[in-house]
Amino acid sequence: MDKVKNLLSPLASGTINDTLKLVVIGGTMETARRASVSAWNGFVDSFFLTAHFSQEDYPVSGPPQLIHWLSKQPAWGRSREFDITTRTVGRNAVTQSTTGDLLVDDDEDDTLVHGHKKRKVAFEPSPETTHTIYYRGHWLRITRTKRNKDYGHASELKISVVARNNAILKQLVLEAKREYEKDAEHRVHIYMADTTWGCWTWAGARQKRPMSSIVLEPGVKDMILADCKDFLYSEDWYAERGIPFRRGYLLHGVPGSGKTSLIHSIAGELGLDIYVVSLSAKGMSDNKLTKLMGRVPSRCILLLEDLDAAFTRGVSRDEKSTGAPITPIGLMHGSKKDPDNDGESTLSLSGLLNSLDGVAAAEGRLLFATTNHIERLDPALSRPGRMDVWINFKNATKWQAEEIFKNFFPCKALEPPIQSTSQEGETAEQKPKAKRKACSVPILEEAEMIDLSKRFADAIPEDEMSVAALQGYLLRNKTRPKEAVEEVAEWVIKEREMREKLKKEKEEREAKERKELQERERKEREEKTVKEVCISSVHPASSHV
Ligand SMILES: Nc1ncnc2c1ncn2[C@@H]1O[C@H](COP(=O)(O)OP(=O)(O)OP(=O)(O)O)[C@@H](O)[C@H]1O
Repeated sequence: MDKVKNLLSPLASGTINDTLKLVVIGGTMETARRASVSAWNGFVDSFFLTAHFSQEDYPVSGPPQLIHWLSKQPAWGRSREFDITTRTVGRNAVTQSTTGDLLVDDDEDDTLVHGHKKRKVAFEPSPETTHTIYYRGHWLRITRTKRNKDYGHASELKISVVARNNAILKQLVLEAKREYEKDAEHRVHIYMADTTWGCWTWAGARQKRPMSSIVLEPGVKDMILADCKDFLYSEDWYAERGIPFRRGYLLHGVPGSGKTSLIHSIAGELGLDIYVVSLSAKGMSDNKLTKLMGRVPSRCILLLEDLDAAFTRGVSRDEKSTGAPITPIGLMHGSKKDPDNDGESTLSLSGLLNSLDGVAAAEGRLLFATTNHIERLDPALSRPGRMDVWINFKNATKWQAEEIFKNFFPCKALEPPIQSTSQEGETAEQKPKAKRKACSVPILEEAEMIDLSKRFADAIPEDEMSVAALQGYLLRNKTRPKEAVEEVAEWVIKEREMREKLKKEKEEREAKERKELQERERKEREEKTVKEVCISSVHPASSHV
């Protein structure tokens, strides 16, 4: 009994009583505080209008437009929590001066620092934090959430405002869209298919490439550009005739002949964004592709790159398909699996065709598909209605070689091709001059240019070198136009030797692979025969059944 008393005695003492009281009072106060805070938040929230922008809306009014807009707001620069990125979100990114102040950097500085061109530093809203900025007489509360696969949603931007109606939010979205489009006057925005989410991810914006820098046989560029423009203006015409408002272009031919470059130029010329899909990407499936196609905005370029690679590597062809793609040796051995992606692309040809022109497919888009091997394509894929215009890209002609040379070196009289990209307020001469200064390229006289470009073209064999190869040679000689002409014949010989060597190596490799395959098949046949012999000797009657 004494022992129990001894145990309970400290509880009865005044110190413990006081401590307990303090704990109870403290706990009650904290609970009351939390309850009041949450009640206050609930009360305040009831006055807020809130708009949610999910990643799924990227192409239309989603975060890139808003983040681009936010990054330009002076109030945003004063925000106390932000992510810093060197990915340019717009031409006028918000940047930090040497004194630490945030400022808008409009400067296209070409100076190199440690071999790198100076990069703009952009300030973006930190995720999972609420930021407050003042906009047209209203306080906006802005929160960006991160992607969360577990909860099945991608990144999201939430904007709340105290207002009687949603006019202010509408105004903000329109302003952000306008600013973004203004930025797009100088750049082409690229979106990549995200096969994890089945949505489009903004992959950055590229400086527009002038059409004049693409050297194709006369008339080709004008034809394709006119066709694209005509299509974009013909919505009513298509609707009146009940024809799906879509147009497909198949650019096929040798590698490095300008297919991708032409598409980027057309996008710049027509002010369209590019949506790129790699059909053989890991995780690609019929459903994902259909979902992606349904989320393509109406006016854009949809680019399916290396269409043939999808057939031979990623796309599993269903029984109904009619084409006969060439299967690479390594994949012929009874397996449909792609060694590069563990066979995780489960896209079928019928899935691809349905997503291109099924009910969910977007109208008004220009579909561009590129391939180096047109003979591998399924006829169903390249038929008119899916691919309406076919353009064959060949190795460089002499005429192309001459034009590439002229485009490459500055000339006093000839107009420099980069002029058409000149930005606002920039005189026609400024930009080329800056570039000449940066790499000290001699300026050729007109007569000299004509003579050199002709001699250069004479040394280039017709339809043998790709334009990319010529560009590579000229790049190595970008400050030595005369030497480039004098040494070109020698380069052609070396290129031929190199190609001959690569071809021989490839043939040897293929012959070895073929031999290995034949050997494997012979062994399998032998094993099969042995097994059959064994079975028939164990169960002699089974062979007569
Ligand atoms: N016709 C051309 N006019 C101007 N530049 C060209 C042309 N063809 C190729 N080039 C240059 O060569 C490089 C590769 O071109 P591009 O990627 O457009 O070729 P491609 O045909 O799409 O090649 P691939 O089939 O291998 O994807 C680019 O840097 C581009 O500037």
